[in-house]
Amino acid sequence: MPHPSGIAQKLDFSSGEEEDGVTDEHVRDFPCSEEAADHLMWRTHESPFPVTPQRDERGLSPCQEASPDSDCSPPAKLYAEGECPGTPLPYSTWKKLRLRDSPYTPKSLLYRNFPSPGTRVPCRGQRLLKFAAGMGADLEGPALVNINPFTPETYQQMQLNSNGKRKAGQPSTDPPLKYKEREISAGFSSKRFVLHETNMVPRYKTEFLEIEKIGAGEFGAVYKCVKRLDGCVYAIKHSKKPLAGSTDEQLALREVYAHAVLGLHPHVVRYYSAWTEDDHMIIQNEYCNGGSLQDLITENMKSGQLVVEQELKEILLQVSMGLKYIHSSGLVHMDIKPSNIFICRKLTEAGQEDSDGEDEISSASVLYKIGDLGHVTSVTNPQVEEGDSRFLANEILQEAMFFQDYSQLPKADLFALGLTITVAAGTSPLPCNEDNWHYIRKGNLPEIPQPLSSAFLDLLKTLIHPDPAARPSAAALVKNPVLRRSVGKAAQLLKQLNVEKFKIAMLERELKAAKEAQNSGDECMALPSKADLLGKNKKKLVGGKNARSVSFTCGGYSKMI
Ligand SMILES: Nc1ncnc2c1ncn2[C@@H]1O[C@H](COP(=O)(O)OP(=O)(O)OP(=O)(O)O)[C@@H](O)[C@H]1O
Ligand SMILES: [Mg+2]
Repeated sequence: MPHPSGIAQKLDFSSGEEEDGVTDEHVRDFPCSEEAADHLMWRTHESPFPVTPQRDERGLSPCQEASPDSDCSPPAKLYAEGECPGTPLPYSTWKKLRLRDSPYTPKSLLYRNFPSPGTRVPCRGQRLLKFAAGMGADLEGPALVNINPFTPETYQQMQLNSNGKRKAGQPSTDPPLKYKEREISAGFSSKRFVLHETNMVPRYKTEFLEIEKIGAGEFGAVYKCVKRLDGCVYAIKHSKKPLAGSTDEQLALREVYAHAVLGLHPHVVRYYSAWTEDDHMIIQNEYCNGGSLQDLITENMKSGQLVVEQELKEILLQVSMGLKYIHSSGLVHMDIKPSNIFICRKLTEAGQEDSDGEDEISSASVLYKIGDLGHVTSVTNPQVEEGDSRFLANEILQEAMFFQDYSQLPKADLFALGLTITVAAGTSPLPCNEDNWHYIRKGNLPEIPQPLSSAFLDLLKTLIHPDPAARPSAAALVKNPVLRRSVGKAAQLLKQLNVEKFKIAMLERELKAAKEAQNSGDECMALPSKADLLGKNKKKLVGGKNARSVSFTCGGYSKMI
């Protein structure tokens, strides 16, 4: 049986090498043994490794702040056995790292390979960039690149401006933009070549240590892995089927495109990188240490527990924040359901991070995040791949909608979210079709086996309203007082806490001054010439008969001391 130290060694800076006969197969088996589990607690929720770093309140990781186009791998947090896993690596050690096979995000590759100023952006037929990393592709050939259909127009325009020398405001008459438009309207049809060309040297086994399988779905399997270089845990998603020509290819690309655009929100699972190996797509995402909401529901069912109303509201609020972000980017998720909502239990102390406004709840100890972006589509040019029928809004099946009014498309996510919360509240499994399915689509909530406040029930009902226009938008939902109540209470308590802290600080200052005055008074007793003066000071410092008025307005608080 491999020894834990063997595994620690595996995690050393040995990217690209199989060490000492400890194969990945051994390592994969290791956590399954009881002994190993006792030693290392290599389980989903008990990893000794630092989980994927959380963003700061602006949604940025330290590495993103440094370089937005880097691989997004966080700064190394490597540690020897027994050391604190969170200890940052000294800079000197960090500098010595051999950054071999340095991975590139699609975005960084795009920047690297974008034509230099003056070069014309390639026309149709030359559109795909050969990604070079580790595969010896012909980089001298025409620049080939996938066009992300989810990138905002302004962003595309910006790139053209910087690369094609067109100034802002100038009419978009040059071929590159037309080419882009054609590409985007072509949707996901002709991307096989780029997938083929991006098949790299096996990066998964080289760069990651697989710990365990954490999920599987329609698309493929998801593994919990430690990145050998940075020692952090990631969720790595492998497509099940070979990509070329299959619908999975489209889904995989959609997911990557969407992740690349929706990179920075505390309530959307974070994306780090994607690549292909053996014609299979691999996506490296933030690891959510609490599993999915579906996992929580399943556990609750087993133990006869229910998610209480307060928590249901929190889930609804946080997921609405994520949806608001997605929708404001002109995108729709199209597959909201419990197994696509992920749970991150914060490792930092609650309240450590500053928070303001609607994201105040982000200082909560549990974060709910939207993941699985495989069905994401754009509002303006929807290519709808229906999600799970149990959570599907009726209007998605009405084709007429897609030829008339796309503006209500985001409301399908709100419908699915309403049913997701209903399921989290303990309702029995939702129907896939037939009478019960239609009954719910008429605006009837399935039976919920716990008493919920009428305000909350009404809100859930409006979410599944048959008319999408009658459902609240995600932006409206995050402001809904039914959901904001708990946030309001937290804010109120925070203000009170600040007031009390302020009072303590004042008293401490006063005490210090009193002590100083007392000491200097004792000393000066021997100096009669100064006694009078000191007596005055002392009186002033300790208050004495001087009524001192302290007034402050922190949190609306004002008091005379
Ligand atoms: N980032 C992550 N952190 C933790 N667990 C994850 C993560 N991503 C996926 N999982 C687990 O893997 C499961 C499947 O992941 P995902 O939904 O992304 O794949 P899928 O194949 O598209 O699934 P489906 O077809 O069921 O929607 C999730 O339900 C969850 O249990
Ligand atoms: Mg899923």
